[in-house]
Amino acid sequence: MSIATPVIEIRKLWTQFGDSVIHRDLDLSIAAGEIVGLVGGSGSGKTTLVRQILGLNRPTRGQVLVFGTDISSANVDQMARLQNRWGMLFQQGALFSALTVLDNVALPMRELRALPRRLIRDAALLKLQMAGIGPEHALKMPSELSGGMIKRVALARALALEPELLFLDEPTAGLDPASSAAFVDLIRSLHRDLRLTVVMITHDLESLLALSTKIAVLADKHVLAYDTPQQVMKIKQPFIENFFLSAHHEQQVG
Ligand SMILES: Nc1ncnc2c1ncn2[C@@H]1O[C@H](COP(=O)(O)OP(=O)(O)OP(=O)(O)O)[C@@H](O)[C@H]1O
Repeated sequence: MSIATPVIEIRKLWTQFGDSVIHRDLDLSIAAGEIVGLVGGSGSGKTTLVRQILGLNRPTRGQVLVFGTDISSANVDQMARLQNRWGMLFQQGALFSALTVLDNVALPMRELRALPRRLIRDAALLKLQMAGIGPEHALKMPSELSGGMIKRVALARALALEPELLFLDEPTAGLDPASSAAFVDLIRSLHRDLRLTVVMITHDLESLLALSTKIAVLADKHVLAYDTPQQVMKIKQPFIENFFLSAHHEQQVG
């Protein structure tokens, strides 16, 4: 893979469920190091698109390449290698309730069966530390944690295999403003330190503007705009104007 190869490249993608077309001729090319905010109305196909990038859903037509590998024709080995190169933070945190914090983070490493137990434990503690969770919480159960802490543990788990690509689904949903701001800071510093490429679905304007290097707007069944937040905010289109209304307002007021 050359330096110029996009981390994610989507070409002429179509998605159809029964008679309803969700994506039509959708193109998107994401370069290494970007933090891409994926926005669009409810039902515009953001989650479906991310699932297709992860190989969990198959598009009706078109191509999805991740690190230069075509997802739809990848064999089991290629898919396993790709899965080790990306991490996913699901909206609900999705921790295993019967496992401790430490075991939740250690699980992806144990599944690889390549590392000794002790090393896995130390590595999991390190990931937790990176996500702002001290060792005093390692043996707690998920039910003992606050919403913000669950997100951090889930993030530590997403980082367990040292991914180059991180997917975040509504990372700040359900967090109070202070926890949300702290989580945004955490993502920003991890992005800087680990040189991650990040794809984030979000409805939260504040974290979108604070984090995104590029915004991809999903509307009219395709990526209507893919540009810096400053450029996207200038576009005259009903969804975009409505979405950024409060940001424009704040700019005028402030
Ligand atoms: N497996 C499926 N079978 C049939 N329809 C589906 C399936 N998955 C998604 N859809 C439909 O496709 C459309 C896009 O759904 P998707 O969840 O990707 O949208 P979204 O942009 O993530 O929405 P939201 O912001 O509300 O989460 C919706 O109308 C949904 O009902």
